[in-house]
Amino acid sequence: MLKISGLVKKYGRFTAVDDLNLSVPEGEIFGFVGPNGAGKTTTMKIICGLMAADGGSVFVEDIDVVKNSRKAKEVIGYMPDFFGVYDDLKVTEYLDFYASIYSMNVGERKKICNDLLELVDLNDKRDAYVDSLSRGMKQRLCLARSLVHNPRLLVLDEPASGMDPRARVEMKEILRTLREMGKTIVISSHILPELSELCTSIGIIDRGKIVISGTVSDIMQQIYSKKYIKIRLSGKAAEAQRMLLEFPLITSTREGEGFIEAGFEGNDEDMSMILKKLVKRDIPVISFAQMDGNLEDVFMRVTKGEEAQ
Ligand SMILES: Nc1ncnc2c1ncn2[C@@H]1O[C@H](COP(=O)(O)OP(=O)(O)OP(=O)(O)O)[C@@H](O)[C@H]1O
Repeated sequence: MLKISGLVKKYGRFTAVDDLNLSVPEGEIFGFVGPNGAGKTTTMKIICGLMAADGGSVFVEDIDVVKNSRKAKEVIGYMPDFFGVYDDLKVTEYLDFYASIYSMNVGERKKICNDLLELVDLNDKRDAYVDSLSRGMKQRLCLARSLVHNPRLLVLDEPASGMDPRARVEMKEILRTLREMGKTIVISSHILPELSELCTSIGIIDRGKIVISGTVSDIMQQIYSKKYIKIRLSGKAAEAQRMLLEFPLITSTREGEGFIEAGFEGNDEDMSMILKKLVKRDIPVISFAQMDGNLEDVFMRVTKGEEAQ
């Protein structure tokens, strides 16, 4: 559905998107995750034909977005990361205005607006002024706006930013419904847990490059092809680290707050032997377990960005 190859975007001498490659099959909810300033918005604007690239190609289905952005816009729905101000417009007027851009007749516009308000659960707010809506409602209205022309690919830039937990859950439910309706969705966030349970696949972007991508389990496997043991301790961390490194099966150690993480190349029996020896030497072990790993850990390992909440 979406194929990006060698994408480059520069702002002056600063390279915001740096030879980025990405492929999103039809029907996926693809999570585009990265710290602030990683290049998500820039990439999304280029996908939607709203910004020119300095190199590379973007295809949506068989449409070359770089050469034919007009045609691409017919199949893409874009939700920006800001809403704007709409004084004196009611919810239905707002949606109708966007529908009118797509040269539909009054009857078609009315039907699509009703269907969309139903979908994003804003039926009871149809006569409210847009500026009086809560942030979560505005975001849902903005999502509805991106759907007026029934696009097959949805590109959503941080659709849940600034929402409270309930509003986030509601947004996720709507996105799942849209997937069931056959839409392919690309959604960005700098908050990983928000995406990991919703998305079918994920790409982590850092400094303009995709550092890792695939299904959540693929990513875990790539990162955790090496095993790690997490040892929580109530003291003697330095001694424990020294001791661990005496075992040839321990390949590395890293000290965190109240724990040590050790790279390990053995089996269950080896693990049990190491634990026994630690305890025998009076290392105060609270827990000792192979790490399951979660996406948050992966994110912290592969990005070096300024911020990763
Ligand atoms: N118009 C611009 N002029 C100059 N630099 C820009 C411009 N737009 C973005 N940048 C820079 O390009 C980099 C990527 O920005 P972008 O907005 O694409 O990142 P992002 O991943 O969406 O970040 P965030 O999560 O903070 O929205 C940042 O360093 C940003 O400061």
